[in-house]
Amino acid sequence: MIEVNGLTRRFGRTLAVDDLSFTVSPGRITGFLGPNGAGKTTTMRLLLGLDRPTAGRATVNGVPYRELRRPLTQVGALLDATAVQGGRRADRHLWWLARSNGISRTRIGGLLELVGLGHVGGGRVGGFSLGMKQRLGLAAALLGDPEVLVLDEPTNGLDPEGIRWMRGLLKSLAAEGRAVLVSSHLMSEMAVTADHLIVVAQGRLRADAPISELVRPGMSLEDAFMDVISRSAR
Ligand SMILES: Nc1ncnc2c1ncn2[C@@H]1O[C@H](COP(=O)(O)OP(=O)(O)OP(=O)(O)O)[C@@H](O)[C@H]1O
Repeated sequence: MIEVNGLTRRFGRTLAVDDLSFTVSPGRITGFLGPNGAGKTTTMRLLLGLDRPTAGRATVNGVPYRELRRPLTQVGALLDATAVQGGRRADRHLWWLARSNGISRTRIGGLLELVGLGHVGGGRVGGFSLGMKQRLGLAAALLGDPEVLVLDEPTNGLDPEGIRWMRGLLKSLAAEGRAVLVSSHLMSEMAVTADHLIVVAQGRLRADAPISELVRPGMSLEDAFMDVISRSAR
């Protein structure tokens, strides 16, 4: 479970995350939505100990990320799929990650198959498309078999078949009891993927509700999103 309490991050005059509180529960996909610059990536970075909050706190299974023992076995993250050394082979990338985190390397082959990269595991990442890098990033996130997943725009660069595949995989990971937090700008995709939605704008929480509550009959998620955002701008 992820718990965010009064989380705040200021960059100079910009309040990127403003007193944000929410919970990401196990067994469901929580969509993290907001316009450009709303503070989604900053929130995820704070959650993953990649940045320090100005105030407040974020925990994974009750513990701040930086204090987790063997963090990759508790939370898997995909923030920037392109941040992999291009000269490295995909399988070696996972091998290195496993080794440096004390994780068994026996899962690597199966994970490459799971994300559809079984046939190119020995290929250099520099030659991969963005969609292939996203798939590799997901394999890396799953390496430690974590209970919590934090994924920033994981469908970015995937083709329609890939987006559908990702949806199925995230659903099965949530059905196994994992807490899945996933940001996206693709409203139609979120509408069929997420169980619960957290909407932020200008760093502040604007909605935190099951998707069935936010999207009323006859309405699209895009309509509901625009409604929440325009109400919060008033
Ligand atoms: N390192 C930084 N230094 C200064 N300002 C920053 C930094 N990181 C983020 N910001 C600012 O914080 C705000 C929130 O940015 P963030 O990237 O978290 O938004 P986002 O919701 O992920 O946006 P997008 O949907 O466009 O990816 C923006 O105004 C951004 O310019």
